[in-house]
Amino acid sequence: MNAMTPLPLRIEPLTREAFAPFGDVIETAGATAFPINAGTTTRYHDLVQVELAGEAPRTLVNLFEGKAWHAPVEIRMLERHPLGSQAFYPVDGGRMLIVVAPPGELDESQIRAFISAPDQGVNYARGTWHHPLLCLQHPGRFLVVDRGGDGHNCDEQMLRQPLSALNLP
Ligand SMILES: NC(=O)N[C@@H](O)C(=O)O
Ligand code: NI
Repeated sequence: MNAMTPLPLRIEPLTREAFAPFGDVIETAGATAFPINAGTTTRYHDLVQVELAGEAPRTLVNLFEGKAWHAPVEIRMLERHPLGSQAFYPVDGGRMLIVVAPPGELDESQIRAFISAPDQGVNYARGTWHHPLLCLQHPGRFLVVDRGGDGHNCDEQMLRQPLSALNLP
């Protein structure tokens, strides 16, 4: 267990531009959209880059039901999926605290945190370091699309310097 005193985590609002180094934001704003089904439906098209690599990869569609996290939230580890992307979208308007770092060797100085709006989800690009689901209200139910198949697809790493979100916006 890391005994160092956690440093405060600066939390930013989630935007496509700010999140670009880590993956995609799933939202209707700014999306390619067009009417389908004789105009009875709008299609928000091709929102994320799904990445599937390694042996016998397949797409998994899952539902996660998370317990709510409350401040102060301590971040002591991150994980990554080297063989595929992972997308989370709230099916009940639940917000997420999203803590990420760029793919590659974990550089703790590059860790960033975002808070999602009720109508936003994220898709972590393959290899993006992230904290496992941090949902901020209960129930926290999310549609999750990620990679199944053979091989090891989850690396976890403890932080040398833990972080803490003392308050959640
Ligand atoms: N373990 C699992 O399926 N979920 C994590 O990868 C996560 O990011 O929540
Ligand atoms: Ni994950």
